[in-house]
Amino acid sequence: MTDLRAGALEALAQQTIELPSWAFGNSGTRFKVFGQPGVARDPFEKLEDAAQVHAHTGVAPRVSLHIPWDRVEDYGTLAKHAADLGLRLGAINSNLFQDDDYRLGSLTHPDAAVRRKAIAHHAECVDVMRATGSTDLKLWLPDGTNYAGQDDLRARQDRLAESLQEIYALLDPGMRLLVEYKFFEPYFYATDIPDWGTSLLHCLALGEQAQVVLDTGHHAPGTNIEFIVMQLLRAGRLGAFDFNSRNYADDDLIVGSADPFQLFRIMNEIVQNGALLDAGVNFMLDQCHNIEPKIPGQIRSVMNVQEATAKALLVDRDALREAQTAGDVLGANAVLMDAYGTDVRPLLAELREGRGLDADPYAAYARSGYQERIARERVGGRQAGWGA
Ligand SMILES: O=C[C@H](O)[C@H](O)[C@H](O)[C@H](O)CO
Ligand SMILES: [Zn+2]
Ligand SMILES: [Zn+2]
Repeated sequence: MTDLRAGALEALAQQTIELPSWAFGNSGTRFKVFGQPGVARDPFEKLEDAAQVHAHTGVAPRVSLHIPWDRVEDYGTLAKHAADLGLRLGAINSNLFQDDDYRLGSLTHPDAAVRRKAIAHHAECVDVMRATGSTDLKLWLPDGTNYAGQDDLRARQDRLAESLQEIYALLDPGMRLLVEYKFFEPYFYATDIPDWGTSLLHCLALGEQAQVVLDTGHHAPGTNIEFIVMQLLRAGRLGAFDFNSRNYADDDLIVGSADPFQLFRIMNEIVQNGALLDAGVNFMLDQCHNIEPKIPGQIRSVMNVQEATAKALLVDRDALREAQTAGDVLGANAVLMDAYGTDVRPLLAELREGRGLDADPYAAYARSGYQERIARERVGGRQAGWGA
């Protein structure tokens, strides 16, 4: 156990989790987007809030941007602001889901002019990457249909493949195109990239710089997500996670809140396959804090990923392999459940104190007075949120 513990501390000290800029803006559902006091009003304030998460957890040094939600005059200035805050700008997310022209599709649209517009949006995103030093272009394709027969499913795939080729050609060496799948929403009959297989097929057709994004909220109920993690790692095409949790659909709740055991099983496959560090997997959050305060919500999320990772790192893999080889069904399961049942909070407290941080980032942030300060100071202007 001592070796596992030491090894876990070492790995946890190198783990990084990327925060989504949009988690610091207002969000909600089609029924209501709630405002909250002190919410960031622009990308600069979103970065200041993200810096609080990194200051208290020590493992969240990157922030993903979403274009146009985070569109600014000068991305160099924004990148400098991030650096001054001890952060780096991470993946650049395109947005194909808020434009009337994309009603019947964007990269799959029957009209070539509409496809060209959607491709041009990615050229803008690549320019942003050049200005921010980002290397990941993240594409979630919202395209789909609502009624059987509405469009030719195969023709849409062929148009998609062509459009993706044009976007792929925009990348500089060292850049990646991360292709995110989702089994439904905003369309409710067929989605053009509904599952990992479709995303993988397109990535394999594109080339080495194309990788799959696995959003933990994008699967049909009952899907064994850790199996998909293993298979994408086996194919060398797991580029990133969008971590969140859900009870029903794409709820974008705090990762690990709805199903902490699932998050553990996912991180167990990551550790088992040697993909936690330096394996090209970008561990990102993709969440919306509709009713809870945003910064504490992000801190709690980062802590949940750390806890699942710590438990996965404490799995006695020699004992596991031995039991698996011996066909000892319950013995093998028990090895995993022992790790899952381990209280890793003391280990994480040791990690944080060893880095000069408070043992409990959540409590430390609450004591910091930052939440009260931004509620007091950020008056006037328009709070950031979906669409701005
Ligand atoms: O469901 C949408 C996807 O998860 C995307 O990653 C999206 O860009 C993100 O959720 C922001 O809304
Ligand atoms: Zn996502
Ligand atoms: Zn989603």
